[in-house]
Amino acid sequence: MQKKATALEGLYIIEDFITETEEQVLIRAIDSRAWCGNGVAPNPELKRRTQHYGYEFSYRYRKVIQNLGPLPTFTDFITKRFKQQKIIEFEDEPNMCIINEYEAGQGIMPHTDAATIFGPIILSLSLLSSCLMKFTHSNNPETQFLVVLRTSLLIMTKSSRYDYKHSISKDIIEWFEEGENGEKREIVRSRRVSLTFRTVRNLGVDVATNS
Ligand SMILES: O=C(O)CCC(=O)C(=O)O
Ligand SMILES: [Fe+2]
Repeated sequence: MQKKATALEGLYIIEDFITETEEQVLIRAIDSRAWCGNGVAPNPELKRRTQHYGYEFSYRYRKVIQNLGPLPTFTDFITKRFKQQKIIEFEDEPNMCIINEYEAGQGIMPHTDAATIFGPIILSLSLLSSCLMKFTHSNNPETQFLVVLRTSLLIMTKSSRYDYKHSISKDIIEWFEEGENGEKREIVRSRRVSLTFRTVRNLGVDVATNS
C-alpha cells in the first residue's frame, strides 16, 4: 500500500487501499441501508442520495444536527486500516462518515469542508466509477489542481483541506492527462459511491459551505 503525494500540498492518494472484493462487499452493505436525499428526509432537498453515520449533517442548516452513535460495523475494517497504516493519529479517529452517491450527471459544488466543525484530516474512499476532483484555490481561483479518483483513498490535509475548494463536475465524459507523455485519457462516468470520514470537533454552525 503506497501513499502517493500529489502536486498539491497536503493531498495524498492511496490507489490500492481496498481490494475489489472489499469494494463489492461494501457496496452490498451500503445498498442494504436506507438512503436519504432526493425527496427523502432528513435531507430531502439534496438531489444526490446520502447516508449519514456517527453524526447527521444538515446541508440546509450547514451544521451537524445530531449524534447518531457509533459508525456502522461495515466500516470497521476501514477505520482499523487508517490506524494500521498510520494515516491518522489517535486523536483524529473519525467519528462521522457520510456516504455520497453520484449517478452519472451528478456532482458536488466547490466547497471547503467546514473548518470550524471538522478536524484537520478528511478521508474519502471512492468506490465504483472514476471521476475527477478539482481543487480551486479559494483566494486565487486560477490556481487549480485535478486529481483522478478511482477506487482509492483520498487524504485531504493542510493546504488542500483549508485553502482550496474541492468539487466534482456533472460531466458524463471527463478528460485528463496522465503519464510522462501526458497521454489523454477519458472517463465515462457512471454510478460512484464515496465514503467521507471526518472527525466532528464542534457542533457549531458551518460558516463556510458544505454543499
Ligand atoms: O465524494 C467525494 O469524494 C467528496 C465528498 C465531499 O467533498 C463532501 O462530502 O464534502
Ligand atoms: Fe467535501
